[in-house]
Amino acid sequence: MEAAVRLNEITQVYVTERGASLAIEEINLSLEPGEFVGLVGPSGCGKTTLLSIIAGLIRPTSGTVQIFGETVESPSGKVGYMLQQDYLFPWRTIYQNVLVGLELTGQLTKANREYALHLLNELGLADTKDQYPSQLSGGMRQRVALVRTLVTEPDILLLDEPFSALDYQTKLELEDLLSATLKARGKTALLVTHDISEAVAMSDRVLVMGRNPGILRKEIIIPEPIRHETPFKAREAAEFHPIFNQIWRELETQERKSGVNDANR
Ligand SMILES: Nc1ncnc2c1ncn2[C@@H]1O[C@H](COP(=O)(O)OP(=O)(O)OP(=O)(O)O)[C@@H](O)[C@H]1O
Repeated sequence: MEAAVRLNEITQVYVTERGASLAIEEINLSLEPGEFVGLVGPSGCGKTTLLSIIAGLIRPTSGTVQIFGETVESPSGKVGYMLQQDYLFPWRTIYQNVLVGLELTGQLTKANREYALHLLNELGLADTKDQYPSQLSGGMRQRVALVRTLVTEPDILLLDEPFSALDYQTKLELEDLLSATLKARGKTALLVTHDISEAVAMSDRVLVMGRNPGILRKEIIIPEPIRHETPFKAREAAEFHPIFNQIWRELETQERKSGVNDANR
């Protein structure tokens, strides 16, 4: 089967007035269609850089990205991006906000408008369609952002800490909703998060990055009993805490190592 995403030897060097810095080095990675992969790592290890490269927003210094076998040269319609901030337009209604991506790409058809209404309904937002973002809670606004991302029917979702600004209860609710919505549609997802329990509860495998330079250090396969549960229920599985602790220890080791690297710079 063709990989949904394939990264070949991706290296990113940022050049600033302070000189060149190696943000990520020789990352190789494949995401299979329908897979949900978590990405964790210390602050500044290059997680957002990696997502931006997959999205085609940054051309890597070297290496290639392929989406379903096609080399990425610019942003691809097959990839949707969801961020911590919802970036809804305050002067547009919820319905008008979810149509933005379709408008920008010239895909505003009757069928697509109907699909937008269907998604708003499915995600419990039907009553809000004529309201404005300021009238909605943070959790509802993030649901709107999810609809806006899904309505363009991307095969791959890049999720950059989408729930980190929400209160804990809302975050748990949205984890379940996102997981069920993506699974039902067979989407491929790469989730960046600082919350280890979120990564374990939502993912099929978790990748741990190291810093200075950013590399993939470790891959942890999430055991079946966790994967078969919803993210909320997964936290009750006997296997959950050992995996959580393994990732925690791995991150602790990365922090120690990068501390040494920082001191040597
Ligand atoms: N546009 C840029 N120009 C120069 N340096 C950059 C740029 N973007 C990121 N960097 C640097 O590249 C490194 C990786 O940054 P990046 O934002 O990808 O890390 P991150 O793992 O997503 O961090 P965090 O977890 O804090 O969000 C950091 O050292 C950052 O300062």
